[in-house]
Amino acid sequence: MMRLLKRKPDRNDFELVTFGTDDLPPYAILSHTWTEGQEVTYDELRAGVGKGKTGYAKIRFCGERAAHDGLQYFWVDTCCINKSNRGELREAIASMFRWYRRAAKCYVYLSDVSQRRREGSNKHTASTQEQAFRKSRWFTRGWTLQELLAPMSVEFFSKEGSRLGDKQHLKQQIHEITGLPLPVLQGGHLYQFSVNERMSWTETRRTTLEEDLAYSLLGIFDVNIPLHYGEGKVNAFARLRQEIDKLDKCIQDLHITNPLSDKKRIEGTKGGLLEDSYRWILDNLDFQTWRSDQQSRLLWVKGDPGKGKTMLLCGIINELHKSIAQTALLAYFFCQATDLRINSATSVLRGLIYMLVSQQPSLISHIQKKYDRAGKTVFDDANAWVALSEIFTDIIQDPTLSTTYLLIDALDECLVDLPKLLRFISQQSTASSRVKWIISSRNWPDIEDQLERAGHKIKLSLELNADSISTAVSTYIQHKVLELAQIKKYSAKTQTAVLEYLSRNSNNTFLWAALVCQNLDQIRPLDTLERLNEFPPGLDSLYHQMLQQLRLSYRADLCKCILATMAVVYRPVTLHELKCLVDMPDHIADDLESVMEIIRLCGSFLTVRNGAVYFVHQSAKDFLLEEASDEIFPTGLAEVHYSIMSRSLRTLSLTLQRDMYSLRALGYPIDKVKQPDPDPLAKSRYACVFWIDHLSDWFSLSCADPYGDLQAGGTVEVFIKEKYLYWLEALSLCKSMSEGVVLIEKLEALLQVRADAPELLKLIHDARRFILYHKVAIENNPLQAYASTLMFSPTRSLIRKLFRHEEPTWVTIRPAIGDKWSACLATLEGHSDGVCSVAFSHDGTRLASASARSPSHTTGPGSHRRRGTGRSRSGTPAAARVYKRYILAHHSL
Ligand SMILES: Nc1ncnc2c1ncn2[C@@H]1O[C@H](COP(=O)(O)OP(=O)(O)OP(=O)(O)O)[C@@H](O)[C@H]1O
Repeated sequence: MMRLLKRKPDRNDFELVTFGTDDLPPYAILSHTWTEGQEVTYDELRAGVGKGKTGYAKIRFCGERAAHDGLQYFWVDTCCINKSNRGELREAIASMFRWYRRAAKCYVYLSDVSQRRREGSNKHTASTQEQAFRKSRWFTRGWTLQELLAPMSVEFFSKEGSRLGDKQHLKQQIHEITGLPLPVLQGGHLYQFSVNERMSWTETRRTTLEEDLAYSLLGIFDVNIPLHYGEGKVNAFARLRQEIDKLDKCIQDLHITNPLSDKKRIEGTKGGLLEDSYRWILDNLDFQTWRSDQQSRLLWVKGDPGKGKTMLLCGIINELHKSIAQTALLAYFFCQATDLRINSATSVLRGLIYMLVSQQPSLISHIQKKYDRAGKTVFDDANAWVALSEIFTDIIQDPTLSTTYLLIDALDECLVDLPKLLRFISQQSTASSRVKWIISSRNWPDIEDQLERAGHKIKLSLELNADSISTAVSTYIQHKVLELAQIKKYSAKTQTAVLEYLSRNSNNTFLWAALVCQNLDQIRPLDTLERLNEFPPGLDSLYHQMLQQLRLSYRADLCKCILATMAVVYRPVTLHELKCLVDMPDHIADDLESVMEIIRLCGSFLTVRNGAVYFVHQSAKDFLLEEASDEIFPTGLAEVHYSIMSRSLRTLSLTLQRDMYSLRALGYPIDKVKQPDPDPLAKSRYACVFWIDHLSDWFSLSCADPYGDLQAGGTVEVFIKEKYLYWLEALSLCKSMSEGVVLIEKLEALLQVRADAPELLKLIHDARRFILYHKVAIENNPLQAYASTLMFSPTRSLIRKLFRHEEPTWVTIRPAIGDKWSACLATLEGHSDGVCSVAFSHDGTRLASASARSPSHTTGPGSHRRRGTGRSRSGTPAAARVYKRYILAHHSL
């Protein structure tokens, strides 16, 4: 609810009109400092009294100014809030920032800056007026900080109502007066400034009530705390800080990737974004309809590989960013098949929610209930999709959400649960008229079928916009050729020939042109003309040619080995990791520059950015896996998985040891751990998290274990026996304990099916019980892997016996622990009320439990939540949850 002022028809009086948040008309808002006893209150305005107060002149000024700007309504804090109603006052303080943000105009009335005196006397020059402006009390008050920052349009007026300028034009003076950074005065998003920086903005400001200094920051941090006047400034700031820290922790846990950084990285790896090659979209009719028509909610950009979809979306993001400033929210996500972190439906939702919450932290309220109960697992356990889609749906329905733009690039690269995601987008894109979507993908019939169901959508096919794309590609080629000509010092003849060749053969495909330019960069100018024809039209033909070049290299075998490894790893690897995964001569592996050199020899298939190796494009990887697989994987894909697995184990065996980060204290918390430089785990991070996945893929692709790795005395047994606890510590340092649980389960399942090694199976089974039981302790304090875990494990635990030498010797009285693991494998949490019903599914793989009250989240591993599938005894709907493949009691030990 917001109460606005409106001039009565006789123009000398005002009336108050109440509006709901959703139907607010455009309005102006006043910012000023209060004068004791001179402000017009809510009751006075309603009674039509107080017209002789100076505060009334301010109301009149604001009304006239609003009318001058074509605004019928305006808001003044003195009389639009009924302060005698404490509930309303609380609500108003919580909404104040948003009200200023939504105002079409904010008028700052400076009662201590006068113009009249200057006009009446020659002594008052412009500089004295500027001095008065600089000294104005308005800049020293606490609440006026948000009144300066929240609105888009802030105009300053003198006591007489003369306009002095606006925030944009006066930014340099305001910066000097307040110390506020220029970017924030130019509309930069508040979340881009650190907590401490934002806190420092109030250092020179004052409020009448000391607690208000903290409360006036609620909007700046977009958090809410109950107002306790009388608690004192220190307590108010402490509570504010606590709330901010809580919010920060939740956002940190939500973080899986920062799409903002992904965008910068993608633009960088693709050679920088060229504005002239995407601006055609701004004149495109489909795009314009999507932007302007309220009913058009979903724009689907589709096109073949390398047609420029990703870069186009980067450009659209930039343009939206410029035009919406802070009036709307903008969240995006770039799916990348080559990176496990960002190729699933849950990571897309996580990334979008992360961006939305970072921009409007109050949206965290939709996460908080689930998060408070289950912590980080809410975002990454087996129920993550259910939880995240519920959170997302709630966010989209939030009444405080302004216009929101959501962009998802490369849906075809979402490898996990794409159908779920498409269904979700189809539903959600019709759910709110305030939310607009852009998605992009290749021309895949499956995606087309799924999106058919979405209403209010527009398809934008790059192939059907051939003219625009052709011009955009031409511009791109001209730019690239000019760049090449300057670097390589081409003659005019060569430059023209290159330009002509690229223009004739690109077939409107950016990527083809980009790759040829990259290759030309490696060729001497002298040879360029003769060798131009080596680059055939068509992407696949070009890749064949690049492979042909690579065959001629002295290091062809090593290059192929690197390409094979890169094609099967589950995420891009760093140079440090790569040299441990690939068998290369020591003199190369020991020198990062040499490794880079070898990567350069891999044609233009790979690129290196910030120390990590990437495929230049998904189509390059597809080519190696499909067209060139016989050559790149001569002994089959399985062998590459095997090689990565065995090299990973070798690296881990050499690098893992107790206390790799020199934490010393057994209780050292993971939140305080800082990665040392150099990082002892730099080369083994990938190996740590993925060796079992490669082992598993090796087995699923081949039918035997010819090397005996999974047999008694094989590499796996040796590793577990010698390094298990160090591996757990490393998993904790890599923040991957949850993955560790899944990995060890995977290993046990593999052994049950594929190996004939009962003793090894017992060991792995024990290792699984160990990690399940102690996961939380090790996850929070890495060195607990050697303390509580060992002491609180059963005396006959195989892991405990193997690592007895690591137990703390100073504990003289040890807890009495049984000799076997207890029947309780793990505790499933989540119900908020007593569980009244439990049932196994017929095939014994699922367990359903129900309670009378709705659970907010399930934490059990492999659990899956469904709503309303049961009834409580009283006949009212019960909350039920289903635990998948979960065994509660275990009797084999
Ligand atoms: N506006 C642009 N500015 C600079 N480079 C561009 C631009 N558009 C395309 N390119 C170049 O073309 C290449 C291919 O573009 P992009 O990756 O956007 O294609 P895509 O359609 O997303 O491909 P795919 O769907 O196969 O992933 C980029 O790597 C880049 O080198």
